[in-house]
Amino acid sequence: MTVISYAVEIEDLTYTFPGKKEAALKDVTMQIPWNTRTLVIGSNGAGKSTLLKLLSGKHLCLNGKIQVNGLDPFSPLSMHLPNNDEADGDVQVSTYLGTEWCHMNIINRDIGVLELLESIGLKHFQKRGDLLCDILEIDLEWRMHQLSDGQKRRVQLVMGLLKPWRVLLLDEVTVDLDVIARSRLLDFLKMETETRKCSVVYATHIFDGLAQWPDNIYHIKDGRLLDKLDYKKDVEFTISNEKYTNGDVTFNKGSHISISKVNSLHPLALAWLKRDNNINE
Ligand SMILES: Nc1ncnc2c1ncn2[C@@H]1O[C@H](COP(=O)(O)OP(=O)(O)OP(=O)(O)O)[C@@H](O)[C@H]1O
Repeated sequence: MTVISYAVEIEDLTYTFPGKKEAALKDVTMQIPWNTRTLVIGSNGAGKSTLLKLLSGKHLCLNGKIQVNGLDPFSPLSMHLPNNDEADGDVQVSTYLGTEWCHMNIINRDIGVLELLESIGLKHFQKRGDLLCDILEIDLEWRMHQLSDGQKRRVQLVMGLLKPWRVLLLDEVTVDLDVIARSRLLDFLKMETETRKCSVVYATHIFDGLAQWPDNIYHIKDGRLLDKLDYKKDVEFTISNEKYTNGDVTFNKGSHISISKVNSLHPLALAWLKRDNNINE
């Protein structure tokens, strides 16, 4: 059996959209190990979505090498992994959940949540489906057209995460979630990467609740990778003192970074909403 060393391997990737002069990604090289969570950080237009879409096979890479689970994401082979030695059963190579996916038509139709989930294989992944519905507090009797945006997004996330994947490519799809749902989703993804062979790559602009989450952070600007941090080794949170105000960042020698403790409202919002929802955990 071939051993696939990395969840994702990219070498010298340059990608230019048809009709564009400037490349959206330039000389990108990265290796993402198994059982890790990677954050991709960068401003609007930096190239995060392009990177995730290339990894999911939505765009064809012509310059450079991309492998996801040891396969070219554009190859038909990478659509589905056979159920052979896998302890976790039916697994797909990658799942991409991004902006276009958020706008799927079905979520606004007059259809029951149970019917919708059964139509995409709930019975086949019943245990996983039950866990996801529990985590995201889905009522199977809900009807899609009567739900709030956040409730619709939660159902969508159950749909998107129902089938296990080797690599999850998450392109900020948590904006509509309340802090409890987002925190539980992040915990679920952490648990997944700790308990089976998989990795998560997450591009986001929302940093609340992420202090204990990533293993690696990639910083991307104008299509180039500027920084790569081994989060546990390179980043520390320090107590504020007179010299630093909350949230100050100090770039030390090498790639070591100190961040003075941040006064985030996230824990308070989480506590309030837990109280609102009678959750004692
Ligand atoms: N379909 C497309 N056709 C042509 N150019 C595109 C296309 N999609 C993105 N681009 C360009 O590629 C560059 C990178 O865009 P990308 O969507 O990857 O950025 P991003 O980092 O995900 O930004 P955001 O934080 O706003 O989502 C931008 O300059 C953008 O204008």
